[in-house]
Amino acid sequence: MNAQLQATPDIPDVQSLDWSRIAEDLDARGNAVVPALLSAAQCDGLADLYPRDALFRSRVVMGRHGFGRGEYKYFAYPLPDLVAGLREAVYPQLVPIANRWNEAMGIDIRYPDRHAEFIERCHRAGQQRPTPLLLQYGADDYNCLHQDLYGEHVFPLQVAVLLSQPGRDFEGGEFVLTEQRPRMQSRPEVVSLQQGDAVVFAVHQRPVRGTRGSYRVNLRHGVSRIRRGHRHTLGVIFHDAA
Ligand SMILES: O=C(O)CCC(=O)C(=O)O
Ligand SMILES: [Fe+2]
Repeated sequence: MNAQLQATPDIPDVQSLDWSRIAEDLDARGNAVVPALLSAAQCDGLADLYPRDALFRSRVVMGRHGFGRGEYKYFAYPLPDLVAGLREAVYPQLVPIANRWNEAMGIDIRYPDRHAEFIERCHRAGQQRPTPLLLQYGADDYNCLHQDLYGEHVFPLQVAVLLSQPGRDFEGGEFVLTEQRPRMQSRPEVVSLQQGDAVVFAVHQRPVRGTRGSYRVNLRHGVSRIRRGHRHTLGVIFHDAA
């Protein structure tokens, strides 16, 4: 069987998720958990793709770049069906939130309804390399706080799916977000995930309503040290890379 088939390509019923609750959580905290977006079989199928180099355009060893410890690989086009399907199905649900956030932040960029149209915009600007990725961590690995910005065009929300089961496959390795508020200390948040859960979060900035209109907070995400075992993640970023 080829690798794509093994990744159980049935796309989850993304439209029937509770998008108003997700939007509320994103507005309140800059992140929202989507429980059980993928099945255990889908998670295992995706994690099993990691050694198949033909599916990827590049491999990054985080320690070589000061990004942390562990490694990740960016998928090549064409993406595996499940990854492509998730990217296309989730994007239109996030567009109204992204457009509303930009309006609140005084940014005049608006996003088209279909992901293919946004990708054309990226590609015309020279951002042509796919950004969905698989990450792989072992004991003592971690991912430094960062922002996945790859050029001028940025879709302001992204998704990560935990492919491993905490407690069974690994310990530690928590998904961490920080929010840097203007002239204030940063606010940390640990997002608790089970295998198959997704977290939707702000790539770079989000609006927070204050007494005199909205202000911008700057977000970063990362992963705390894996204490034991192995942890895999699927990252879905909606803009392509230069
Ligand atoms: O492994 C993780 O949970 C973090 C993944 C990540 O940095 C990303 O998807 O952009
Ligand atoms: Fe990231």
